[in-house]
Amino acid sequence: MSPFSYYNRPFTCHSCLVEDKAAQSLLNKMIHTSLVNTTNQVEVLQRDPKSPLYSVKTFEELRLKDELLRGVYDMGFNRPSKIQENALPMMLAEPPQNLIAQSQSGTGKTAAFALAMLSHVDPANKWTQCLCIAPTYELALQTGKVIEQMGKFYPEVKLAYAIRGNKLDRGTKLQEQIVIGTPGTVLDWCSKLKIIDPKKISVFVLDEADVMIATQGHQDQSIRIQRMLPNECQMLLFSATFEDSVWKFAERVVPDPNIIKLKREEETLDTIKQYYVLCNDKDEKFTALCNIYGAITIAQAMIFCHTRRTAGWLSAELTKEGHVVALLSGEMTVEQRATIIERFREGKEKVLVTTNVCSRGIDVEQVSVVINFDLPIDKDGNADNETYLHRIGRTGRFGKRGLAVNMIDSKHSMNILNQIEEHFNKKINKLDTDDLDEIEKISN
Ligand SMILES: Nc1ncnc2c1ncn2[C@@H]1O[C@H](COP(=O)(O)OP(=O)(O)OP(=O)(O)O)[C@@H](O)[C@H]1O
Repeated sequence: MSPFSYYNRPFTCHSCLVEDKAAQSLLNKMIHTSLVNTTNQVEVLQRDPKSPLYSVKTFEELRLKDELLRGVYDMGFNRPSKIQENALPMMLAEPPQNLIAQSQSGTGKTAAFALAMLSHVDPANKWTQCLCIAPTYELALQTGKVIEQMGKFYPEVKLAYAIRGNKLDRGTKLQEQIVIGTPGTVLDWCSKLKIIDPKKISVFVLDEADVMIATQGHQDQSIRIQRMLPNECQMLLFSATFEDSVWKFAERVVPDPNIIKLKREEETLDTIKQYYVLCNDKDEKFTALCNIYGAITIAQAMIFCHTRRTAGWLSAELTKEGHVVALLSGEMTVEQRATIIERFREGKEKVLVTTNVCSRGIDVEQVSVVINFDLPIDKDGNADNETYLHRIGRTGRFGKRGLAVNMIDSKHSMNILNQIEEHFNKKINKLDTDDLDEIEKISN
């Protein structure tokens, strides 16, 4: 069965997509084939503020087993990521310490806890010692792959997947030292089926806590699993975001935690030149777009439309004009979307046409030109300022130059533009796209 079978279901409903945090998370995992660097500092809160704070700059300092160090280097890791610098010494400390860690997707959390679990295992003991739970079947498989890859030179350590479809008889004694799975199946294996003895678990990892709590029932199941574990078991919890609800949940699962947070960099509009173009309808918007393309050299652009239909129409029109266009569309599977984003990031396509729903949560930071073919609006039809900022804003690191062009085709969209100007207290200038000289100027 394809590991992505669940997500091979086409997305048909708008709100399902918006809600589907797990899909977004999986998409991010598939896209992040290398570390996401952040310049923000890590914030560390120690349970015992008097104990020295260790951080490492090399993997050697961690005194890992040779088999694991080889695994780490074989994955192409030269040095610990920002979050790993602090999290790894804490996770590998003796006596074990509990940890709650939050940082955005792609910063090295999975690799960190995979290494911690592999380090703690005693391969001579043929029973489950480390337990990791993830919100979905696909996310569990994805994390399992990292553990397998990192443990490549340590074949004595075995991994089992506690996921639907993996049926074991009641009373079977599992010999695999590491188990990764979804809360329901893990709970069954620990309690009803007695396949795992929870009292023998020494490391418990709860991954993607923010996604976990979005799923009905997972919160209770996770807590029930945690209650079965011995007090001295090391508890580790990871999350990409940290709303109040995640925090409350984390505190219930991880007693006496150390806390590591890596803030996401704030986006700003400071280095972006913003313009608007007045049009009568979507055909005129298309002409304006072509005029812009005719006048300035655009390395890569992202174009946002309100509906899937407009996005489809626009990408077809642009293709007719000879542009190499990628379309990110709502009916695509997560796998297809990841492939398209990956190709665009590699520069294989120069224009990406998308709806907001499709591209939510995805950063394609190298894009210097953003066209709002339709302005972002919320469900009540008001300006969606947050989405506007996310589409065109830049973090400090990518703060070079940016250009954003907003297409206005009605009183309503002019109104939205005014709301955006007011919200950010930034004037958006009018651009006459019939005047080639004027367009050329904006690219200087
Ligand atoms: N120390 C490192 N050096 C180089 N690459 C790394 C390092 N740690 C992790 N990576 C790579 O960076 C990418 C992101 O890492 P990882 O999946 O661990 O991040 P994450 O924070 O768990 O993100 P997500 O929540 O999306 O899974 C992966 O491709 C991983 O192989």
